[in-house]
Amino acid sequence: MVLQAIKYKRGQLEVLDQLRLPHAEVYETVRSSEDAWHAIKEMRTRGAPAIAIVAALALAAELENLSAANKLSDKAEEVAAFILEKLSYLVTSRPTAVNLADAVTKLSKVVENALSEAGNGEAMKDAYIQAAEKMLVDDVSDNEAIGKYGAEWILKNGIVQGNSEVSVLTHCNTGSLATAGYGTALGVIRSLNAQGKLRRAFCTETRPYNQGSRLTAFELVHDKIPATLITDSMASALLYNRGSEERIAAIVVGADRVAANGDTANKIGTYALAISARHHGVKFLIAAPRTTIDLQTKSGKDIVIEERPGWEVTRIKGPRFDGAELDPSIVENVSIAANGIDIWNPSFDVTPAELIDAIITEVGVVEKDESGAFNMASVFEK
Ligand SMILES: CSC[C@H]1O[C@H](OP(=O)(O)O)[C@H](O)[C@@H]1O
Repeated sequence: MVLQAIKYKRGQLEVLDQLRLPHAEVYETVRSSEDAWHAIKEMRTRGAPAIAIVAALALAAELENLSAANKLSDKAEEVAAFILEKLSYLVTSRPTAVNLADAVTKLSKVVENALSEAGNGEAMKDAYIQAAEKMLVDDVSDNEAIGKYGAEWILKNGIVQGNSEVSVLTHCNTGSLATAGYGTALGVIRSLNAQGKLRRAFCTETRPYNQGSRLTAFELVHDKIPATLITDSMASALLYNRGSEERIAAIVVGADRVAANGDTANKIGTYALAISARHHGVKFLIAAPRTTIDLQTKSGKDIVIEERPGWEVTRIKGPRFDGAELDPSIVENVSIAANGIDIWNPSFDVTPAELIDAIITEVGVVEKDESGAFNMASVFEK
């Protein structure tokens, strides 16, 4: 069975509650833009592409259900105003991943363009829903292309080259639980595995939300991919050359926002991995669809980094164990830090382009030019 973070049919959206994974697979119905905003903010659904798609489809379901209840205005301009208001609300749920803002911009343009043609509210609703549903379909095909291009690049350029199997390290969760399906960096790992070229995938636990130990490990076990979980602090020891048999050919991670110069915001801990990769001579790759590339942001210093509540650092995630429901009043109060200590909890960091060897997109791999710079605009010229 294919893992799905998002289940959608016209008028109905469900998201897999990722705060309950890996111990419970619970889908919750998202009936409105407000439901979606809270699910995204509280990270019950997460992952740069997924939050954009959930936001878009939540509004699609809301519109469809208003129409079914005869509560949708019959005036195209009134439905357009409703849609634009909801989109401007949804985009405030999380700031760093550009995919959400990118989707809002594109969907807003669809609405504005439809104004001249849509004769009534129903036509405006349909124009929006078709555009939102297309994002769901496009994301999966984009990820499969990213997987193909990324696997090709690693086999050609990774430390262990040629027909040998390769081992790869990844960070956070960039799989089916972070996208509409297949995944970005985890899509590269899936592609290597499908070709019989993957010796082993290593994933970091990715403190403090533990996307790696709770979500990526869940996906790798589900797909029966040979994989090993490590703590974030073990990554450099893993890269230290333990012999060519086990060497990590490349680190491949996702992205939340790639600036015009290639500086990349991704899950906290990514920058440290890039520094270690450079020190150990291991290739460091970003895997992301073009919806993650933000040409309006010139460099990483302009990227807003989301800071999250301190209790996410001090509390244990995943309070439910196999089959047993722990008493939340017990688990919620379990802390792994001294009471009274101040906490800093940035959800992302920025990896400078100089530490990135290549950026894998659905239209190909971006490498540096002879001046050592990434030309990210090139991916939109294909
Ligand atoms: C393909 S997911 C991209 C990106 O999103 C994740 O962030 P979060 O789990 O906070 O939504 C992580 O940074 C992934 O690399």
